[in-house]
Parts: sequence; C-alpha cells; structure tokens
Amino acid sequence: MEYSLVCHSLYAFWSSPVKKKLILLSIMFLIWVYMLYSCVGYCSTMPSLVVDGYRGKETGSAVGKRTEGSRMDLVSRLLAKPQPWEDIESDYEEPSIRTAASRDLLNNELDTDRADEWDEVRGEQQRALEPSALSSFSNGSGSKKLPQAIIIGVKKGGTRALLEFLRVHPDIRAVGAEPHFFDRNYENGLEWYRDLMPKTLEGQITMEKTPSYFVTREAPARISAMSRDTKLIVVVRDPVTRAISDYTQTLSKKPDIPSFESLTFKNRTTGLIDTSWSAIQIGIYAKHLDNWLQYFPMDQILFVSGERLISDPAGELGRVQDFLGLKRIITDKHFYFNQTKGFPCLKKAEGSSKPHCLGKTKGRTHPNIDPEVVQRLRDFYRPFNMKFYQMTGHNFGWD
Ligand SMILES: Nc1ncnc2c1ncn2[C@@H]1O[C@H](COP(=O)(O)OS(=O)(=O)O)[C@@H](OP(=O)(O)O)[C@H]1O
Repeated sequence: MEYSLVCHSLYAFWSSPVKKKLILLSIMFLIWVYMLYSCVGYCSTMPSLVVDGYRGKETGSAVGKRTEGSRMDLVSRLLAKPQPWEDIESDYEEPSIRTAASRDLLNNELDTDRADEWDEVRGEQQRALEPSALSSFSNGSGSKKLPQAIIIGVKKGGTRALLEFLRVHPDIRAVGAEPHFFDRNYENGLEWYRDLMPKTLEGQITMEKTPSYFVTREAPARISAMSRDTKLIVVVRDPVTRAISDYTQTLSKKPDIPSFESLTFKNRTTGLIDTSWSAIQIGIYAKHLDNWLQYFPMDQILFVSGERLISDPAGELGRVQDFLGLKRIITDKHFYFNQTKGFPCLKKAEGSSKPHCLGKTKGRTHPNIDPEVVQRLRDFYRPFNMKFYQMTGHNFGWD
C-alpha cells in the first residue's frame, strides 16, 4: 500500500510539466557551475594572470632581500596598467650600457617598447581559451618547476618565433610572457620565479625567454647559481639588421626620436660609432658571450640563426630539439609560409587547431637607412663577428 502511494506521488511529480522544467533547470545550473569551476582552475595556470607570485620563502642561491616595498612595487606595476604584461617586453637594457643622458631616453626602453609582448601574449591567451585547450589543461596536474632551458637572447633576434614554435612540442611547457627574473626581478627570489612557471608533468621541460639576459652582466652568475645545468639558447641575427629592427621598434612608439643615422655616430665626421647606444651595443655578440663563458661551457649554449629560423624553421627547430634531448616532433609539417606576413607560421599553434602567425609587432617595415651608414656599421661589426664565429665554431654568414 505504502509502496504504491510512493509510486503514485513520484508519477504525479514527473508528469507535472512545471516540475519537469524545474529539474531540468537545476541540472543545467549544476553543469554551468561545474564548467565555471573548471575554467577558473585553468585560468589560474595562465602566465599573464599570475600576479600573486610572491610566496615568502627564499630558496637556495637566490640572493638579495625582498622587501615588502619591492613586492608592492612589482605588484602595483603589474596591476596598475590596463595591459599588465607590457612591462615584461624584451626591451630592457642593463643600466651599465647607458651612459649619456640623451642615450638614456633611448636605451631605457621600459617606457617605450612594452606593447609588443602584449600583442603576442594576448593571442596566446585567446587560443588557450579554445575548447581543445580547456580540455587538456583544466585538470591542472603536475607541478611548477624552475626552467631547465632558457632563451636568453638576443633582442629582435627571433626569440618569440622560436618560443612559439617550441611550445608545439608536447614535452615543452613555457611561460608566455618574459619574466625578466635574472635582470629586473631577481630580488623577488626563486620561489616568485618558480610560481610564474606553468605546471609540468614528469619528463616535460619548463622554459622561458627573456632576450635581455644575454646583455645583463649579472645574468650568467645568477642562472648558474639557480642550476649549473641550465641549457641556454641564443637566437642571433645579423647585428646591423638587428640594430635597425631595434630602432624600428623604438620609432614605432616614439616617432620623434632622432634618425638612425645620427644616433649611430658619436661624431659623424670622424665616423666614430656610438657604442653606448644599446641598439649598437647588443650586437657585439662576442663581448657578451665572453661573460657567459665564465660560467657556462660552450656545449651548454645553443646558437640559433635568426635568419635560418625564417628560411628553414624546421631545420633550426630540429637542432633545438636535439639540444634539449627531445624527440624531433616539430618538423616541416608544422609550418607554412605566409606570403602576406612574409614569415613562416604555424599550421596549428599550441592548444589550438587554427593557423598562427606572430602579431603585427613582428615584421615591421624597417626605415631606409643611408647605405653609407649601413656599410660603416658592417665594417664596425666585422671583427666582432669574426671573433664570434671563432668562439661558436659557426659562420653565420653576416659578412
Ligand atoms: N616566424 C616569424 N614571424 C615573425 N617574425 C619572425 C619570425 N621569425 C623570425 N622573426 C623575426 O623576429 C623578429 C623579432 O624578434 P624577437 O621576437 O626576438 O623580438 S623581441 O626581442 O622579443 O622584441 C622580427 O624582427 P623584425 O622583422 O625586425 O620585426 C622578425 O624578423
């Protein structure tokens, strides 16, 4: 009797259309809550949103004391601006190469060239929110590790292209933005740095790129103190084209700066090159490399040709995968040449099924430079290039 009463009430409940709708709505609400929860979990692993990285403890070799002030300074720097990762562009030069006050305005590009990185990182985030990316990362498994390999330079060499291409490899996880830990943020300590990294599973390599490390005097000692086994990658490019690319970037943000020609010389009549200008200074690769060789053996540093990264991306990527001890998974099947951009692009970017080219801040049209000045710069760099070829055992063909 009781049993039939229960059955009857259940039947009455189900047969009511209003109640049916109510149940359906509740189920839909629960699914929505679950999806929101998953998304929040995923978003917390995205590099550009990590601004609470300071976790108190300093480990191992990290030097310098983090003060509450420095922490607040960093947090406010990241939070205060509408585009937080603009601060993390690769356009910072070490203070030691800034001399004259007039050069300061050009060399200290923190205020001028921040937007480029943002352009790329924003693209990454949009891709990362595609459903295919959500399904693979939402579980947030693995743990954050200090990078085992770092792209340390050079600015305007093609570092963003290399990192984006490497991220296609399933055994590489990389932080999208430039952490600038070993130059600007060292006082924050290694735990702060580790916290910026994406989670990795056993066997996966953690990577980052900050091109200004290559010209930062303290960077080799600091990276070696973190781990002497860190693998270093330098993307190098013809120093004259690199200087013009660097100038083009600054010009795009500060259209009123003097001409490239006038900045190149200390004295145009005598033809004395102004090596205090960072655009010139960065290209003296042999000098900077000398500093790294005090702390790292040559076989721990891989030099990637910026020119070949454009003409034969799969070939250069093959060398990089070998250097990192990874299976050659990224091959020419992953690239297509985009005629409009004039660059190789990815058929499918990391976490996406769509083709991906770098943003508009890569491949800007360079201004025409007086051929005499270009020749003067070629003459200036030649001996340094020769030395660099000797040191690396590789002729990059810039002369
Ligand atoms: N595939 C692909 N797509 C777009 N751009 C490419 C690519 N490969 C290399 N490059 C060259 O990369 C140059 C920018 O170098 P970086 O990424 O190291 O610049 S930055 O230091 O991070 O600002 C950029 O320099 P400019 O052409 O002078 O803008 C490009 O020439």
